[in-house]
Amino acid sequence: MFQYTCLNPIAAVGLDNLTEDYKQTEDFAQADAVLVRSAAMHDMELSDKLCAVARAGAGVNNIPLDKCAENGIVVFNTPGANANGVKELLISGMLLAARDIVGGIDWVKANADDENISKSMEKAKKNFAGSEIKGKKLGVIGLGAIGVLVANAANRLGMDVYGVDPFLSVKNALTLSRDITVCKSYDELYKTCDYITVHVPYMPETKGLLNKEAFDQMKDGVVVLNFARDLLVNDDDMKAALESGKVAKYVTDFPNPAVVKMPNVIATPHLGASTEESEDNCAIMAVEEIRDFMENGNIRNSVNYPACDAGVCETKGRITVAHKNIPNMLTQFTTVFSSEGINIAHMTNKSRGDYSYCIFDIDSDSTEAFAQKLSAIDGVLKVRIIK
Ligand SMILES: NC(=O)c1ccc[n+]([C@@H]2O[C@H](COP(=O)([O-])OP(=O)(O)OC[C@H]3O[C@@H](n4cnc5c(N)ncnc54)[C@H](O)[C@@H]3O)[C@@H](O)[C@H]2O)c1
Ligand SMILES: O=C(O)CC[C@@H](O)C(=O)O
Repeated sequence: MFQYTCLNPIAAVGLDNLTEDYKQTEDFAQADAVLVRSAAMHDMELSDKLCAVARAGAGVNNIPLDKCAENGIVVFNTPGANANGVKELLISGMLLAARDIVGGIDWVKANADDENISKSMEKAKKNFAGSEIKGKKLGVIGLGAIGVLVANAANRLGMDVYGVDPFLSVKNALTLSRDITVCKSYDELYKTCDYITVHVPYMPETKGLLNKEAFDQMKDGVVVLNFARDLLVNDDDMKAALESGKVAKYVTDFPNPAVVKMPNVIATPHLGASTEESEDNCAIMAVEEIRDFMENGNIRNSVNYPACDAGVCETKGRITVAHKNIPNMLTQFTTVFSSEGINIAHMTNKSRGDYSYCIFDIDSDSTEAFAQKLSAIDGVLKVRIIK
């Protein structure tokens, strides 16, 4: 029996895939697995019992990845599962910036009692006129799951699209329309584009990516869109750029107390992934990841441990070991196995940065005593008996 807890509402269509082997608990300390969306986990105390955290979404800046890794807790996310939801909102963000749709809607509401509204609106509408996005140049920073969808959709709407991603994956490069220009540098994109949208993860390296230096290189009157995370944009520099007109509009899904008071801001309350389809996709994928990990020890889509898949165990026992990626660990593990007279039928070991993960399929039953021997080895972070 596994216990799990949800730190945010998770779509039922995903939770329904948890079998009777899973019991929901409200007590975080009792959970073997956690399902989370945007809840802040940095200050939470992690119990020894906790094995897995699945983020039903893409961004993992609300989760202490290193602290989890150091405690042998595997953190997963759901790559691409909400990308279409964000893409659609982003396209609407460009349209809201291009034309004063919100101003027009507000005008209609304010004139709801006007008997002659059908006539008066024909005079008023000039105040809300705008431009079209067709033929304009869009710059996409970060060509991942969302960036690629945005780039291809904008291209189909007749925009001239540029992208930049120093870590562009082969899979994403192959999905990108051939009409899109992949820039070698940010500068090339900044100086060319009328609309610039950012789709990179928030990390120390990307903090304040859009700052004065970046704005200075952009065209006057550029529209900046941020549907990724607020701290990717330097607020003080954005305020100055909006006030000077360098940035004509800032469209963001991440308002904060400073941003909401700036001129020419169009803000939505973190709605990118708030669609039925995205919520369902994320929940289904997160639950699949948790189940494969809890039941088979396999790791798919982790953000702090290597991918490691040994399928379903067909031998008598399976033990997994999360450990530091340091020399001599495997020798110590196999010494323990041989001293106990246990035959390893199959072994998978994968490393990622400072951490490694092993799946041992053995020809004997796994025992607690044996797991404890492995746990006692220096550098071992968590041992689990799967079977
Ligand atoms: N508004 C929302 O509700 C919402 C929903 C989903 C995701 N997001 C945010 O969007 C981000 C991107 O999501 P995704 O699903 O496309 O993730 P992803 O991992 O598929 O793509 C991120 C891309 O950014 C690239 N990248 C990393 N650092 C970069 C840099 N310095 N410059 C340029 N490119 C860089 C990576 O190579 C990758 O291709 C998430 O991390 C999250 O913060 C927001
Ligand atoms: O869970 C959400 O509503 C937002 C998710 C989004 O910010 C993400 O990074 O995937």
